[in-house]
Amino acid sequence: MWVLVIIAGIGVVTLLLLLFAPHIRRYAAGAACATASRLDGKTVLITGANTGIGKETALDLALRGARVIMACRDTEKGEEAAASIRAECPKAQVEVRELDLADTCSIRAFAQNFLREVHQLHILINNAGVMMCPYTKTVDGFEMHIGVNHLGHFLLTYLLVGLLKRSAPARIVVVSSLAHNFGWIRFHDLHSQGSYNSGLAYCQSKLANVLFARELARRLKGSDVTVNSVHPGTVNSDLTRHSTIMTILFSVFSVFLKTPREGAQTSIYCATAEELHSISGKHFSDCAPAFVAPQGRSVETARKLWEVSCELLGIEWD
Ligand SMILES: NC(=O)C1=CN([C@@H]2O[C@H](COP(=O)(O)OP(=O)(O)OC[C@H]3O[C@@H](n4cnc5c(N)ncnc54)[C@H](OP(=O)(O)O)[C@@H]3O)[C@@H](O)[C@H]2O)C=CC1
Ligand SMILES: CC1=C(/C=C/C(C)=C/C=C/C(C)=C/C=O)C(C)(C)CCC1
Repeated sequence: MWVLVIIAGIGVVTLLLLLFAPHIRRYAAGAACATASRLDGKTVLITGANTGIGKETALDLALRGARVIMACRDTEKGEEAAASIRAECPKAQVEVRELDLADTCSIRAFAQNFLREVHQLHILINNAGVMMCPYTKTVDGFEMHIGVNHLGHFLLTYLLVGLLKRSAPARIVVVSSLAHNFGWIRFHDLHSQGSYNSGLAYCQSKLANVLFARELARRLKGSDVTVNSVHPGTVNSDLTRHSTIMTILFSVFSVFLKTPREGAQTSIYCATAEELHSISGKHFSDCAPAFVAPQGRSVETARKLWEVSCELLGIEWD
C-alpha cells in the first residue's frame, strides 16, 4: 500500500515539475542585464575566464566591442575558450594570458608583463574561484580558498590599481557569493590549520571578497575607479568539481539553477551599466543592489583584513 502511495507521489511531483518547467526555468534564470552599453576601445581583464561565469562574461563583453584579456591558469583551456568565443563572435578581440592565483610569483609575472604590454585597463573582473577543495595550500603556504579567492585577487588588484586609475573611469567587479552570509574571518586561524571545513573555508573567502570590495571602494573614493561585489546566483558550473554530492545535486536539480550565461548577468551589469558609473562599495545580485550580512558590513573587520592581507603578501597598500 505505502509503496503505491510513494510511487503515486513521485509521479505527481514529476508531472507537476514537467508542467511548470518553463515557469521554473524563467524564474531560476534570474534577471538579465538590460544595458546596451558598448565597450569599443575599452580593455577588460577577467580572471578564470576559461569556463563558467567568467567565459560567458568574456563573450558578452567581447560582443560589446571590448578587448578582453582572459587570465587563465591553464592556457590550453583558455585558448579553447577563446576559440569558442571567436566562433560565436568572429570580430571578438580576445586574448589569453597565464595567471595562477595560487602562486604570487605567477601573479607578479602576469602583472609585470601586463603593465609592459597593455597600456589601459578599464574593467577588472575578479571572477576566478575555487570551492570546497580538500585541504591544500597555495605555493606561498596560504589555505587554497583564502589564497586564491581573496589573497590572489588582492595582490593582482594591488599591482594593477595604478593602471586602472590612469585609465579612469574604470571599474572593478569582485565576484563573491551569497555564501558570504555563512562566513566569518577567523583571524586567529585564517589558513584553517587548527581545523578545516571546506564549506566554511569557501564562505570565509567569499566574505573576504565582500569586505575587500567595500574597503577598496572607501580607499578609491574620488579616483573615478569604482568597485562592487556580486552574487551571481546558484549556477550550474564546474565550481562543484570538488564535491561529488554537490555535483550530483546540481545536475539533478539543474532546471532550478542558472546557466553560466545567466550567472554572468550581474557581473556584466556591474561592468557596463551607465547608472552605476559612480556607485561603489555596493553588493549586487540579479542586477540589483543586494543584502550584505552584518559581518560583511563591519568597517573594523574590513580594515583588519586589509592589514593582515598586506602583511601576508609583504606589500604596503595605503
Ligand atoms: N557557480 C555558483 O553557483 C556560484 C559561483 N560563485 C563565484 O563565481 C565565480 C566563478 O565561478 P564559476 O564560473 O561558477 O566556477 P568555475 O569552476 O566554472 O570557474 C572557476 C574559474 O576559476 C579558475 N581558477 C580556479 N583556481 C584558479 C587559480 N588558482 N588561478 C587562476 N584561476 C583559477 C578556474 O580555472 P580552471 O578551469 O583551470 O580550474 C575557472 O576558470 C567564483 O568566484 C565563484 O566563487 C558565487 C556564487 C555561486
Ligand atoms: C539545498 C538544495 C539545493 C540548493 C543549493 C544551493 C542554494 C547552493 C548554493 C551554492 C552557492 C551559493 C555556491 C557558491 O557560492 C539544490 C542544489 C537546488 C538541490 C536541492 C537541495
